[in-house]
Amino acid sequence: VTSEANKFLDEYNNTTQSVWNAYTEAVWNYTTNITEYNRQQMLKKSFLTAQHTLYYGTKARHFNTTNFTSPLLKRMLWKLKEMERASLPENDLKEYNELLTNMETIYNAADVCLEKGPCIPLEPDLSEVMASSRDYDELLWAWQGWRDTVGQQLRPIYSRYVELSNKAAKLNGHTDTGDSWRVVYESPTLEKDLEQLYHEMKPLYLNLHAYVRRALYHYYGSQHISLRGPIPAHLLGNMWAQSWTNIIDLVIPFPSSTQMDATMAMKSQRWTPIKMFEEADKFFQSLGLLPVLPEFWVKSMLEKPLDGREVSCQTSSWDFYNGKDFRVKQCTEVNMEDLLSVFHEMGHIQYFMQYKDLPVVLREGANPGFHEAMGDVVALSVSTPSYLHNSELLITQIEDYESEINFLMSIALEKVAFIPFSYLMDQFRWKIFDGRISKEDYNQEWWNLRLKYQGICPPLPRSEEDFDAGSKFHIPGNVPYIRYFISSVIQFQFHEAVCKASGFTGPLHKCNIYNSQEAGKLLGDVMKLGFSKPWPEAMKMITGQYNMSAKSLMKYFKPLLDWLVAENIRQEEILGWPEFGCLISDGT
Ligand SMILES: CC(=O)N[C@@H](CC(=O)O)C(=O)NC[C@H](CC1(C(=O)N[C@@H](Cc2ccc(O)cc2)C(=O)O)CCCC1)C(=O)O
Ligand SMILES: [Zn+2]
Repeated sequence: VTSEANKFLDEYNNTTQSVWNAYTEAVWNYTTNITEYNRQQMLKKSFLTAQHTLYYGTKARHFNTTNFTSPLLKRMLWKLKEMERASLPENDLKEYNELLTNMETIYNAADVCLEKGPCIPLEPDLSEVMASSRDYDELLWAWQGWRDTVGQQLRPIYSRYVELSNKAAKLNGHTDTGDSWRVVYESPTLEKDLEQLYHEMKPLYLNLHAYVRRALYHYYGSQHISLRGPIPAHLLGNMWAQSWTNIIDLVIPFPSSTQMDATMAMKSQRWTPIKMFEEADKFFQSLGLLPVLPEFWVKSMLEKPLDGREVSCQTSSWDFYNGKDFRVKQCTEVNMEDLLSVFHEMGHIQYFMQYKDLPVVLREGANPGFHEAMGDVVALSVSTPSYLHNSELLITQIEDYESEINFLMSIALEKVAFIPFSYLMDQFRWKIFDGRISKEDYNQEWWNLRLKYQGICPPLPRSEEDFDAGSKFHIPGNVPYIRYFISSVIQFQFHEAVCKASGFTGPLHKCNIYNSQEAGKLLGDVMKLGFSKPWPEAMKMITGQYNMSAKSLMKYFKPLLDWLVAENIRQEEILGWPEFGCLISDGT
């Protein structure tokens, strides 16, 4: 029987490469040239792919793998049985695909119109306002405008999507969609483990939150911010308050010391998007990892096209499942934030290349968090003064205490601020899928979680006409998010491990693994495994332990936490937000 199973899997593997390649091409053609024709083509290919999945998934179910000897055989057949939307009856599947493309089209087409004048899109314009404006009311205009445009349109579609998504999950033997999203982590204690990790990191977040609140209080005044309350959601430099790096100028601990701003240097040295990707490619090669293949430079879309084509500027990396075609789609701007995204995407590309010779069913990360972490691990080295100095992006490399705290603050505004946001995104959706949140309460429950975990509040009254969660791509985009919370934790475990392997012995935040083949080998060997082993084994190969742990993250930020605790004691800060609402100035 196992020989029968092997034959079946070979047949599956060969047919799947061409079916998935055709489908991926169709999605690529649509997202890089949004036309009705391309949308129809994509929907057609999506339906054909689902039929292929249904055919082979159903056949896979006939195999009784209990007494199979090869764990890999059992694993591949188990994976095949996960048919997701393909299990839906034909008309439900067609409706489901229509809902998904409608939500994505609404999100990508949304813009906010000025009274007299142009309508401005999220990227790069509204994001730029949220990042650089220091005018309370201008920020409020952009924040409210985006939610009025996107959230309200998406709300009715989203509840229908939830119904069909849950129906598909149940047809695959899951209790609901959240259950099917969690099963890929193969861990019966996943939710408990994640809650434990969150609580280990909470003191760091509370101290950062209190310190940033004080800085914003000084700048925007006591009529807008209470020192015992949450922070208004539109003042953090980002449309979703998920990354606070853009308000570094308001919160920098030692303004007179070195401020890390490679953006200016990149612009003055005339960096281009291509140069940014070449830098990343060079870094991965310095680790003994693979260079991107020639097709990458020909077929990727590394800048927003100037030929008038409508494209989706949502950054993404693509595997075309033929072992040689891997692409990035990014409307790259020349700045430090996008340089880090470039490294993030090239981490996905490296993973695709490392496992390209595995059976297609195993061409995935050890878990989705691993796939998200690889690029960010390398980006932790890229952010260091030593790397930036070597790339001539940082002239003065002063190593005094104040510069060190400034540096750690800039990294914390990205990585620590992100922790509660990345944790709550799927807490919200798991509760919707399992019915703990009913569709009448979407917006109230969203803000309950935003208050509970992030300590932020809506600067305007919100109602159940709104669907503020829908203003974040991954919700209409049907992209699970707990992978990013997991990546936030494990990327520091990986960073500590590869730094040790590279022979570095100093403080973690000064480690730059550039040129270390030992570091590269640790990462490469795990990426080559793809999904062929349960992720704890991959974790052990890199870190020497099986479990996720926040210890490495807390060790990395220890000097900053010590400084923050002293500063917050000096200011007699209240940690947390006993008061629970924004000071909404229009007297409500
Ligand atoms: C075909 C396909 O879909 N492929 C997948 C990859 C795969 O699954 O193989 C893919 O390309 N997903 C796109 C997504 C893009 C980005 C993103 O969405 N990031 C999150 C969270 C975050 C925030 C800070 C950070 O430092 C890292 C992540 C956000 O911006 O909220 C935006 C720029 C960065 C990453 C990605 O690359 O993960
Ligand atoms: Zn990613």
